[in-house]
Amino acid sequence: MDCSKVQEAGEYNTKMHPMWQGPLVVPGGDRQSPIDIVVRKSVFDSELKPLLTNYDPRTCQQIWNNGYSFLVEYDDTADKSTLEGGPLQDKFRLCQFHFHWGESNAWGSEHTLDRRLFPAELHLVHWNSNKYSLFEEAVMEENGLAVIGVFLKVGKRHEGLQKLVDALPAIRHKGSVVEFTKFDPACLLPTNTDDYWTYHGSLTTPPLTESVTWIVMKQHIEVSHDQVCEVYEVKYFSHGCYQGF
Ligand SMILES: NS(=O)(=O)/N=C1/NCCS1
Ligand SMILES: [Zn+2]
Repeated sequence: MDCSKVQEAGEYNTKMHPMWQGPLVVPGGDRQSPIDIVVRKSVFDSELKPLLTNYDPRTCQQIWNNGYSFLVEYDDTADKSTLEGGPLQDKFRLCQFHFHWGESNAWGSEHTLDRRLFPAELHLVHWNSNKYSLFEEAVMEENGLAVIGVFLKVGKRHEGLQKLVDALPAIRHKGSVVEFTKFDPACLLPTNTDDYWTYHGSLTTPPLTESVTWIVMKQHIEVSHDQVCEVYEVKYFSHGCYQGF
């Protein structure tokens, strides 16, 4: 098991994100994400434990397009789909997962690995249910959230992902939502979840709060070119209007 702590995020980052039309400097942020994970600077920490995920597919509720990405939401009114272990002292409840991707396979991930971009990145978002009662409360606290990041590469077809890919045409435009049930997000984790990098950072999209313990998997998952193309068809704008450049 190779669990490494990475260097703390820089003093502050500028965020160039097409959705926000230009740089967004978060003043005073001393743990802004995403970061470039400099592998040679990561430090092995024998105190880190294996991750323990316990996801119940029956808590899966819906999939929708929020204009930044598409996300799959889970019933987080009880400790039914949880994450603990790893760098975490508490139990964290899964509330949603989503992806970040680009317009080509050349880029898309938020974190980079020695400056290397991946075509896409999966984020599984959890909140600290030992300390807080709601996501909205936890999101404001420095130990409130835990997000698992998984890099995606284009290669062989991901059988588990196909159920989600098949649902995408129904949420192609911003604001669309459909029922989506019985999906076990554990199928999106790499086979080896013992090797990861972890650091204290922030959300990479609003509210950008510095409340996240990041757990970035060393092992990526593979999805097929056809599956990625279906993701590229998901649009950031509402039906009928196009924000051309
Ligand atoms: N991409 S991210 O997971 O760091 N950002 C989020 N913003 C609101 C819920 S998750
Ligand atoms: Zn994200």
